Amino acid sequence: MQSPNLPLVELKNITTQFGSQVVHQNLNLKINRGERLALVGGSGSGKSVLLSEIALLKTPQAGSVTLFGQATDQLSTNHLIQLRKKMGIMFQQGAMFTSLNLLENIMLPLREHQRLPESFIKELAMLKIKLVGLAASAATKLPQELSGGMLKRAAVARALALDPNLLLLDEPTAGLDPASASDFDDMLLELHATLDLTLILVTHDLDSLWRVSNQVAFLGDKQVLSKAPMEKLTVNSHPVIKHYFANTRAAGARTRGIGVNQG
Ligand SMILES: Nc1ncnc2c1ncn2[C@@H]1O[C@H](COP(=O)(O)OP(=O)(O)OP(=O)(O)O)[C@@H](O)[C@H]1O
Repeated sequence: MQSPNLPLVELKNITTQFGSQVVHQNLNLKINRGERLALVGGSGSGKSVLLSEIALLKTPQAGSVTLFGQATDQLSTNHLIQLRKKMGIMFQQGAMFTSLNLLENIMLPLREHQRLPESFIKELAMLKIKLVGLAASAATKLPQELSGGMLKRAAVARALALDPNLLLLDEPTAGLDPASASDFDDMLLELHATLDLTLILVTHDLDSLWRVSNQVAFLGDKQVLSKAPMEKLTVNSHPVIKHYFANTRAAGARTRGIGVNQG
């Protein structure tokens, strides 16, 4: 059992490189249990790549990734599989099997990782569908028969299949209309509150930043330039951060008073 005082995720001196392109250099970040952390920064600053490294889908060229108090570079494959099961991941594309209906998509990881009777697995999968606010009738639909908003929720339901402690989301509200994006944000807050989750989300959506996150890690110059709540980050004088937030969309979200969840 991990000590409650240790960070849930600790990235130390991470260097990420593609050929001669250095994306992260000696990057450090700690994420505590229960945080709703957003990763932000300009296009190409390496947010999605960092999310993949936290998800153990990509290994950085240098540095260490410690998850749930365990340094991942020293772990056996079996231990890594156990750690991965504690993380739910929602990718930008949803990554659902198009030949399987929603229920079957959610049952798949349960079948793979849990030795449970089929009827119980089905019951658990239906519970996840309900948790993300989808009607039971969505269960028998193929991914391509779901609306954009439903598909995003479906992807979260699947990410929650194995009851993860950590939920990683890559631009979850991208492509949604403002009302659906706002409903999605509400769902995330509810899941966070009811399931004892830690959230890490990559987002460009300023409304989500104000509403969902309570900490924001700003990526720039190959590093985390600042980790702070939005109120503090948006008045940070670092030129890269200032430039990012000095646009009308940021100001719009601020003047609309979105940001009731900064606790
Ligand atoms: N598999 C890869 N091979 C080569 N280069 C890559 C690969 N994956 C990412 N990159 C490069 O690494 C950099 C960071 O990519 P990443 O997708 O993490 O950026 P991002 O901050 O999430 O950007 P955006 O906000 O535009 O989605 C980019 O320059 C990208 O082209």
